[in-house]
Amino acid sequence: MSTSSETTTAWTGRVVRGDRGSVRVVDGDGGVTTARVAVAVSDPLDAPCVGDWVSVVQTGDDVAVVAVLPRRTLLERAEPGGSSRHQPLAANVDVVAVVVGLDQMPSLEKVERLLVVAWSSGAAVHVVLTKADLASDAADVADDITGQLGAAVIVCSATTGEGIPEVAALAADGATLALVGSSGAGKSSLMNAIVGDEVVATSAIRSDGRGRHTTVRRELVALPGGGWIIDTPGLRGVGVTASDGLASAFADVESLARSCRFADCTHEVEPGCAVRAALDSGSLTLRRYESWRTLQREALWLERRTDSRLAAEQNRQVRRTTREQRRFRRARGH
Ligand SMILES: Nc1nc2c(ncn2[C@@H]2O[C@H](COP(=O)(O)OP(=O)(O)OP(=O)(O)O)[C@@H](O)[C@H]2O)c(=O)[nH]1
Ligand SMILES: [Zn+2]
Repeated sequence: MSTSSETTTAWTGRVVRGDRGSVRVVDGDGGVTTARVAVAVSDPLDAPCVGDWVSVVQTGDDVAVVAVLPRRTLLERAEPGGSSRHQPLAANVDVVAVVVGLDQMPSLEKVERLLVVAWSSGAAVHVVLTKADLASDAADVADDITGQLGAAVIVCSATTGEGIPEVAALAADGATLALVGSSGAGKSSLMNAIVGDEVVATSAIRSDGRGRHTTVRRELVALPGGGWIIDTPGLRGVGVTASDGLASAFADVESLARSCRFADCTHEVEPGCAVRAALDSGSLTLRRYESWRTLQREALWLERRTDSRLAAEQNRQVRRTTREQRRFRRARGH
């Protein structure tokens, strides 16, 4: 409790770590403080998350986040396990690096899926092919990704340092760079190589080649040059959350779909279907077409689940109100 002799100060800071009920906030001088969250949130997406700029009010020992400033971008994912809820991963990200390890042959479908998540955030997107020291065909894989998925690619290795300055440059001029990718892709190693310090623990690869799930806390790190970098948790089963990300990740197919003769073309049997025509001519690969359909179905399914969750919540609200109204009427003798 504050006493009248304590002064109250208000300042703006950035969340560098989020925990349940409290956050760590860095101020303009680089000092980091733990603050309790005093913002009423009805949607988990509105709770302060890593990368958020927040208003902090400090009275004596009590430090509280009282407001989350409007977000420019938000990197989010559908909660694992097929729920329709979305989880915020990082806010105000300028560039998302989709990190893919070259220790295994990358699956274009998995990269595509991560690209949709990345593009949905509203940030710029790059694919970063890391562990180049373990692959002899890095340039071919890079060409494939640029050619087939239309994404900008940087090839690098945390071990040899190749390409690290190019990745670090994504966080130049005060920009915030977020690393996303599956577990074991090499995100933490990349982050350590950029920061030049062991800031995050890396996970050893299991003998079956799959990443082990590490539980290190993910923090936003301020770089000496003014930029910021954050390593997000390894995304295992990433759900596709928004159709606008899909539109960016598949801009080529979506633009074809817009020139189909019928506006509601299902791209299956209709005459004048520009998508099928591109498939027939070979300018669109069957692999990319099928990947687009799969992710589209998934986004649609998640949207419907979200809608039914909202409908259920509204029903509960209505039931609660009628119950209260009945009680009110009873009390008044009606
Ligand atoms: N040879 C080589 N190995 C690397 C490189 N980068 C990472 N590794 C190894 O790959 C494994 C996984 O790397 P991490 O950096 O922990 O991967 P991560 O993406 O952070 O994984 P999660 O924390 O599970 O999300 C570790 O054994 C690293 O030593 C690289 O550039 N070259
Ligand atoms: Zn069509």
